[in-house]
Amino acid sequence: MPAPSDFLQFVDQNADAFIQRLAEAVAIPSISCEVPRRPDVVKMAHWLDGQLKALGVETQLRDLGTHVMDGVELGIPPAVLGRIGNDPKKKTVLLYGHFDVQPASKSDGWNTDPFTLTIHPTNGQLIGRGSSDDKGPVLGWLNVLQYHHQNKKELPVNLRMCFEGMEETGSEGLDDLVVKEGAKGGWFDGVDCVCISDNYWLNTRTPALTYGLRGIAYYKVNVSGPTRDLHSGVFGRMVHEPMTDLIQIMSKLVDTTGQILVPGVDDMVSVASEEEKSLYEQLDYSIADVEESVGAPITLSDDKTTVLMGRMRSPSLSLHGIEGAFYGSGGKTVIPANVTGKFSIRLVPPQTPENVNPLVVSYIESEFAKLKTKNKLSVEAMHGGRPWIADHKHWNFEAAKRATEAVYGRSPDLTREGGSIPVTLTFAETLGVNVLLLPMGRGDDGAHSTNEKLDRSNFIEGTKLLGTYLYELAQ
Ligand SMILES: C[C@H](N)C(=O)N[C@@H](Cc1c[nH]cn1)C(=O)O
Ligand SMILES: [Zn+2]
Ligand SMILES: [Zn+2]
Repeated sequence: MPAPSDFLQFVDQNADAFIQRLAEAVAIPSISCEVPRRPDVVKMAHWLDGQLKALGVETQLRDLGTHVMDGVELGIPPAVLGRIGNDPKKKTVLLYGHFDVQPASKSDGWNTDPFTLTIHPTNGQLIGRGSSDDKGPVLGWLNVLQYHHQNKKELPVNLRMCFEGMEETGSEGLDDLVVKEGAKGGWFDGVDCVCISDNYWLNTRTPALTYGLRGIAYYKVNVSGPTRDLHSGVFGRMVHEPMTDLIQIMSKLVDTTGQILVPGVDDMVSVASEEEKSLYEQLDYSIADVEESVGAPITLSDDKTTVLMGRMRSPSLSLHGIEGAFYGSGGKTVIPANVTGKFSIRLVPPQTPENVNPLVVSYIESEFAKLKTKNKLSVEAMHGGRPWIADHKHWNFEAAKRATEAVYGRSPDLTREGGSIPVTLTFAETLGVNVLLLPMGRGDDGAHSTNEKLDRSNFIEGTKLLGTYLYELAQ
């Protein structure tokens, strides 16, 4: 069923108001991985709940208990559940998104305040933390709801919603909620398919449907020795230095070609067949696209297929940072007493945090033993999530393909995403239904990076795409 033409007009006519609502959402710094920002994530849950209620959605805030972060016990922000429509003749679609964001501060290199949505004066880009990941897409659904509510139009499908505030910090507590609400009589009982808009096109021009995600296993490696920081002139070459030991360990995790050095991790993954390789060859992507997104000619290979396979079907290990290390300007001559290295591995089938964690922990312990240092080591597996792959020939994907052709006038790329959305596999397995990822933003949006943006056209045409997809599902 095509979307009503006045829906498309409504979206164009209300574009400025939609952007204003996005500015309100971006202004709440709902950073889930920073202890002092936790009240803002809760504030964001209430803001979203209020918006949904005002658009005629029945909602509930669900308590997800507590967890420990940085040694502090914190309340997990409530999940926002929504429900509208209960017509047995219609399909029931579950929408998922997240209202928490990654950290951001002007000092990281942002050109503007990350929590003030700034409209670029020439290209109209909507710049702000969460504009693309994932407040823009979540608000895309609100825009669709607003058309139906304001014009007293019935939705073409029944909707169930699940919005969380912990996606960027391992989706704590959400799996249990999905299992509980997926049972008979629960909030998600009767769901026919799931749609998640929380990733990005491959490039800056071709819309995409995504049928795979990498999983993640996140680690902390702590090395400690002296009881306090030391003067390097007084103690240098007298004691084992924790930072020296940690750097040795971190340098043995991955090489400069991207190969993971933890024995057994890369070997778990099968070699791609020629048929599979041809899927990547066909995608509208080039080395120039990567260079444009990252702003430098630094790809690991000059071959497009190799680079794409690195992101879509291979595991990767990235070093993220060292807590406790001196990082300020100037030349402080300190020997840090206690340092914690952080890294993560993106996982692909058949890897899971459960089968990779023991390999990582025992390798680090054995490499540390070889250093013959008197410092102390501890390795901690933090949050994790399993990889996911869906059937992209399913009617859910077919509906999204038709919607993309209707809105963008072209067929979408079929992609696997290199990032992770831990709850995706839980939805697929617990509810036993197909899950579709329908991205709104572009490959150069800078999610998790400085100057994150969402192009105005992606927000507006993306809203049309989400609405049109619901009508195509009703066919
Ligand atoms: C793809 C999604 N928008 C996303 O950014 N997911 C995060 C999830 C995560 C895991 N640990 C911290 N955040 C990601 O892939 O990094
Ligand atoms: Zn993210
Ligand atoms: Zn996201």
